[in-house]
Amino acid sequence: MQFSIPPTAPFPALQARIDGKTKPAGSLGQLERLALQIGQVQRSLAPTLGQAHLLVFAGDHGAARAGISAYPQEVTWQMVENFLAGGAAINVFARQNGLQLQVIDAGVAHDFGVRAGLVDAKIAFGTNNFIEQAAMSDDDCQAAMTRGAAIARQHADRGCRVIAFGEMGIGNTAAAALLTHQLTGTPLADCVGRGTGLDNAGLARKQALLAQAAGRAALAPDAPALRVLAEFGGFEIAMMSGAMLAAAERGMLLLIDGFIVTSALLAAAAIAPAIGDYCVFCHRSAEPGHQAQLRALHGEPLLDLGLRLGEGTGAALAWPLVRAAAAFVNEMASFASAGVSEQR
Ligand SMILES: O=C(O)c1ccc[n+]([C@@H]2O[C@H](COP(=O)([O-])O)[C@@H](O)[C@H]2O)c1
Ligand SMILES: Cc1cc2nc[nH]c2cc1C
Repeated sequence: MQFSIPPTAPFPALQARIDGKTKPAGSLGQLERLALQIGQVQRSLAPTLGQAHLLVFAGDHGAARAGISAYPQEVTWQMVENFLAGGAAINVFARQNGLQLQVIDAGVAHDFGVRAGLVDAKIAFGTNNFIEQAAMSDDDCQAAMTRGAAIARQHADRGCRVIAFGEMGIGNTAAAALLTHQLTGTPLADCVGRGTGLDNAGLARKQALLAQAAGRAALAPDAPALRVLAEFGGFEIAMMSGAMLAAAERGMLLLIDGFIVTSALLAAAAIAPAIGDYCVFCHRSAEPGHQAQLRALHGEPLLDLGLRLGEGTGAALAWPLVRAAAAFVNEMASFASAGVSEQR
């Protein structure tokens, strides 16, 4: 799969515009870096964000049946129903902050039938158990990525400039841990966490099972991203990777949520390293492996609220900050226009 994603170019004119606003130089801190990034992505001195779309990709994991989560697998489809009914945290935050929500069945182990508000992109009814065999075939992985790319391109064609990524899938912190271990070289133990809330015994069991999965797959350190995704990924993760690559290729800004979304980004970054230039790291997840991911991607999260929910909640909560960054560039007076004296 080929994606053309150039690194964003330096933009001294925009930096000058930011520096010319009526504030001590650098005093808007991380918002200034974000404003510059948005302008670089859009190659514009006056960036416009418009309506952001939040895509929540859902999928099931065969390994969930081996006891790697505090919750049973059926919570995945039950939460998808909750999304469709408007009652989940992400529905609340998306409504509150004006993001348009789309739920995508990438591979939930449940037959939803034809449903208003649910995109049927199902590759299969959940993945294989990666403790025993590859989670999916390379063909299915490719199909998931291709479908994700098509979804992102559809949004670009309709004028969307910002895509936020969210996910739902019981067991997917285990998949994300294996992806992070393989794609960053971080020791597996530092990538595995409690997910939805395992106790100490549950965490020890998850560690042991994931060590078994990593040993079974025995991937070379430089294994291609598609192979890594096929071994350990979920359909929702592979679909996000494809969507991210296509979104960046089309010059969109990508709002990155927590641990699982960032694992999809790691795979995307292995394919097209410049994708990081297009990404806003919305929050620091409480899942410990997120630290290794952020280090590998040089991500500087906007929020640090101890969230570990997923669904895109961190992205939805950070969206007003992203809008604020673009707004100050467009709306703040400059020293010259306001007649305010500049630094001595
Ligand atoms: O986004 C995160 O950082 C995050 C951290 C921990 C858990 N989650 C959510 O919890 C689910 C996965 O947890 P688990 O324990 O079933 O692997 C999945 O639906 C994720 O959306 C999400
Ligand atoms: C209830 C519940 C909601 C979620 N949302 C994302 N992951 C989740 C996991 C559980 C268990």
